[in-house]
Amino acid sequence: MVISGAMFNLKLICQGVACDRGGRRVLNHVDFEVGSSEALIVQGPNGVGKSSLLRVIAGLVAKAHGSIELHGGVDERSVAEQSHYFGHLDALKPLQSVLENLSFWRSFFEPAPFGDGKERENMTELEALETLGIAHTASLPAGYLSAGQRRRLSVARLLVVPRPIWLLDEPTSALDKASEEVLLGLIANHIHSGGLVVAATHLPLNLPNTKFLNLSPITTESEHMFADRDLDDYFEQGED
Ligand SMILES: Nc1ncnc2c1ncn2[C@@H]1O[C@H](COP(=O)(O)OP(=O)(O)OP(=O)(O)O)[C@@H](O)[C@H]1O
Repeated sequence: MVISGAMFNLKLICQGVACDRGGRRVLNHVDFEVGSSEALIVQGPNGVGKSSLLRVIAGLVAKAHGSIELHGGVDERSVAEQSHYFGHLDALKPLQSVLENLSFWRSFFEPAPFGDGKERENMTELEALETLGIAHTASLPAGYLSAGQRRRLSVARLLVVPRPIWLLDEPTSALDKASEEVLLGLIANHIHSGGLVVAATHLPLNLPNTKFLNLSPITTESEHMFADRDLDDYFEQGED
């Protein structure tokens, strides 16, 4: 494991990133830098590509152009392997208990260092459930949870395995006011303890050390379409 970079600080650098979805260019020329103890808030109208950008960083969608690098991280691991991705879907097995779901994710994710040489303590499954106020659901099948409780269980995944980069897609959706406050507190703690956050949101998030990336719709036809693809290609491609 090689930890590189001056001062052991992390810096996530995106340069000239483009992304195509369903045969159409949805992101072009995206540049940003965000470092340890900072949050980048990605904003823009519906369909502008906020989720796509997070999915590209998380390694779930291929980029068409550009580079995404983490300076100061673990060279042998991809950015995705040093990130937690918190998307729209909850990725829970409905027949397994809440505790079993969380234990699975804890064993599945490998922890990643924060680039400052300090060990991070992870919470136990029960501590994480208590923090999110759903410890009483521990033995219930995850399929019995309400939408907000499922969301809280997804947040618990971020707490049981320390990883420096949190990629958050509309993190407060489906949460009530109290849970939203808890989540914002957890995100703020993550930032204060040297973590790095990239969050896509339509709502103002009261977080420390934020900077903003405003995405604009791609308007010209030449940038929108790549190659001479037609609808048959689109449907054959069977994108995720
Ligand atoms: N799997 C997919 N296949 C084809 N096109 C897709 C796919 N996923 C997203 N798109 C398209 O990519 C564009 C960007 O979508 P994306 O979800 O990234 O936008 P967004 O800014 O997050 O939107 P919102 O604010 O509504 O969540 C949209 O035009 C969408 O239709």
